[in-house]
Amino acid sequence: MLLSVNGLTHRHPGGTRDVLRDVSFEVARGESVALTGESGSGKSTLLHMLAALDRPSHGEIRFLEHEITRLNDRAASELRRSRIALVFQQFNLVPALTVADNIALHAKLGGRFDPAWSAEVTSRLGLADLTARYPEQISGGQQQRVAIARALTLRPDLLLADEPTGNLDETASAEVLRLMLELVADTGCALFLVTHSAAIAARCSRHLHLRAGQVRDHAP
Ligand SMILES: Nc1ncnc2c1ncn2[C@@H]1O[C@H](COP(=O)(O)OP(=O)(O)OP(=O)(O)O)[C@@H](O)[C@H]1O
Repeated sequence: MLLSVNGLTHRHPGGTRDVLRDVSFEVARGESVALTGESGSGKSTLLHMLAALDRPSHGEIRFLEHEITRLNDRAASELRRSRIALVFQQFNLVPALTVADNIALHAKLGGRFDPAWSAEVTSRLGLADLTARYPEQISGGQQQRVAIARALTLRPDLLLADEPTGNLDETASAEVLRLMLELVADTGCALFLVTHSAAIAARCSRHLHLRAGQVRDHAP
């Protein structure tokens, strides 16, 4: 199994309730999983745990041969440069780097940069004419596509995305989702994405719903 989450419980420091309560699920290679849930239900909290950006109060997250909850910060960031790609609502682009260099950044840091693949992703995301610009010289939707291109260029084993198409119109959003699903099919990675969109959830192979701190398979 690519990812196994076991008995995850989390209360934020200073919080008065468990945001996640004994959450367990597994994700196999080739799966695309949509996570839905009301605002404040804990979707981003769960995503942060899967990205090893935060540690749960209790429970285990196994990814490949790693027990994610026990990694130190250095090992966790190493994993995010090589095996786990993130597309978060804050795009975290580097202002001093061009679009091309932003797209290549993580793959280069992780020693996994493939120029031909990067060029293909760049062109399929409609960014080929923008590669020499800097983040401040492109629109919010274009910045979002750069963040997605950077993640896809890494060819991760696990692609974690938080509302990845939130700033895009319907056509661009459908294209981005298609690319992500293609990456899953072509490379055998897994996609785990948080969304409020029923249309996006319907195109994923699995739909999990977070409610009252617990994750359940969403009945179609
Ligand atoms: N660092 C923190 N410290 C304390 N409480 C937090 C922290 N981060 C989130 N919370 C609380 O935990 C709960 C879950 O938040 P989270 O951001 O995971 O929800 P979400 O489902 O992603 O919401 P949305 O759809 O609005 O983005 C909320 O009640 C939130 O206020």
